[in-house]
Amino acid sequence: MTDGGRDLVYLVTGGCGFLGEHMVRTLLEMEPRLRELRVFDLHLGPWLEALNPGPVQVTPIQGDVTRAEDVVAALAGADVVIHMAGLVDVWGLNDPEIIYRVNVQGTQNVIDACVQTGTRFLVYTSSMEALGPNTKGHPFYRGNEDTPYEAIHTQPYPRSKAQAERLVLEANGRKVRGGLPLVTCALRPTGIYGEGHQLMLDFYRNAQCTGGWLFRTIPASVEHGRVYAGNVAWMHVLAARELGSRATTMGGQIYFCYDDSPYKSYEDFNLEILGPCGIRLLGTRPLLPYFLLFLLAILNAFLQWLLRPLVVYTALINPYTLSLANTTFTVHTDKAQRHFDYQPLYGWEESRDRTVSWVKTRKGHPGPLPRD
Ligand SMILES: NC(=O)c1ccc[n+]([C@@H]2O[C@H](COP(=O)([O-])OP(=O)(O)OC[C@H]3O[C@@H](n4cnc5c(N)ncnc54)[C@H](O)[C@@H]3O)[C@@H](O)[C@H]2O)c1
Ligand SMILES: CC(C)[C@@H](O)CC[C@@H](C)[C@H]1CC[C@H]2[C@@H]3[C@H](O)C=C4C[C@@H](O)CC[C@]4(C)[C@H]3CC[C@]12C
Repeated sequence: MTDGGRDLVYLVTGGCGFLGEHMVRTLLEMEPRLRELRVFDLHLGPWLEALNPGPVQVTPIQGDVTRAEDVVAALAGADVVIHMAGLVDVWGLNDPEIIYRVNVQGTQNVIDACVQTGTRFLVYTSSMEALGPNTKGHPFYRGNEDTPYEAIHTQPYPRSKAQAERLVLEANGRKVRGGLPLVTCALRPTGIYGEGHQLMLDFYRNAQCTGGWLFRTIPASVEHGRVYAGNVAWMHVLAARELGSRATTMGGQIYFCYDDSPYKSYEDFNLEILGPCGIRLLGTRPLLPYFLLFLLAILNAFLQWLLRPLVVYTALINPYTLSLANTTFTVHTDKAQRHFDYQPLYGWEESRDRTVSWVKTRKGHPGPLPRD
């Protein structure tokens, strides 16, 4: 150990995204062995500049995970890589080939760079969607990492997350430069919320345009797993910290991300955040019958197809998001606690209050804001 115990170099890919910013800030606050934190992203955030000078050297690296040379250069000399970079797209914004290139090929590039440079520890941010909901709409009710479930994907995003996750788990044990084994694991967050969650802000602003009302479109009985970004980041810190000493237990494993956030429908959960911001949810049951919502979803998909040569038209409701929103998918597990002593860093009330405070600071501001 050098410099008061600070001798580790971490790389976070996608470090300027919604989850990535929580990851960077949590590492700086909670990882005492950190000497250098490399933040790798296609788009670097201005907030990074304020992190230097400090006890940890923060190194912004503008790069593209689809370019192998960028990843090798960023990884050279790093001890740990937390791979979060990806295209989160269930709205058809990106061509499926682009999603594959970033999410799958980009992950392969990270693995190959670990082997080439000798970086031994890789934590991958997968997703609940690597498992489901599947195309048959089978519910996953408070399941865990061992619950049998038929993972069937046709959509580009969930398929890419499943493929990338498999690459990471299969890479566990590969020899890296220097002859020691690569140790990998994959963390599967459910729907993440927290400061910087643009979609929550979109719901807030949509409601402001309709007099403070959101209209229920999903039955309250459909549970959707949600987890606070700060707790997801904290689970990554602990997984990265313990991979070395617990390689036999953790290597090649998947872990759902969980905390004490309540089991609710997607819309009822959002109301936990938006209610204190003055928003109300109209209806105890969906205000429109499912078949009308499905017709709207089909219409949106048709318009996207029709307009694609001219403009990328996207809408919140498409056949996939409507199906996803209407399929119960919640987790109940303690595997991360059993394997590497994970406990949520933030309780439910604090997770909620931190998110509510953030939404309120965005009150009245037009359009997306750079997060400070
Ligand atoms: N948001 C959620 O609810 C959720 C849930 C489960 C898993 N995840 C996973 O967490 C990770 C982060 O998601 P997020 O919600 O923060 O998304 P985000 O879009 O806010 O962040 C993704 C980051 O990756 C970067 N990136 C994209 N393409 C890149 C490339 N080619 N090279 C380098 N960087 C690139 C983006 O610039 C962005 O900063 C993703 O892997 C996602 O699949 C997200
Ligand atoms: C208009 C209604 C139908 C409205 O309630 C639609 C909600 C819809 C936009 C969200 C419902 C479920 C969300 C997804 C889920 O939380 C899990 C995800 C996996 C993660 O890796 C990325 C985000 C997401 C796909 C998330 C996206 C928004 C929803 C589809």
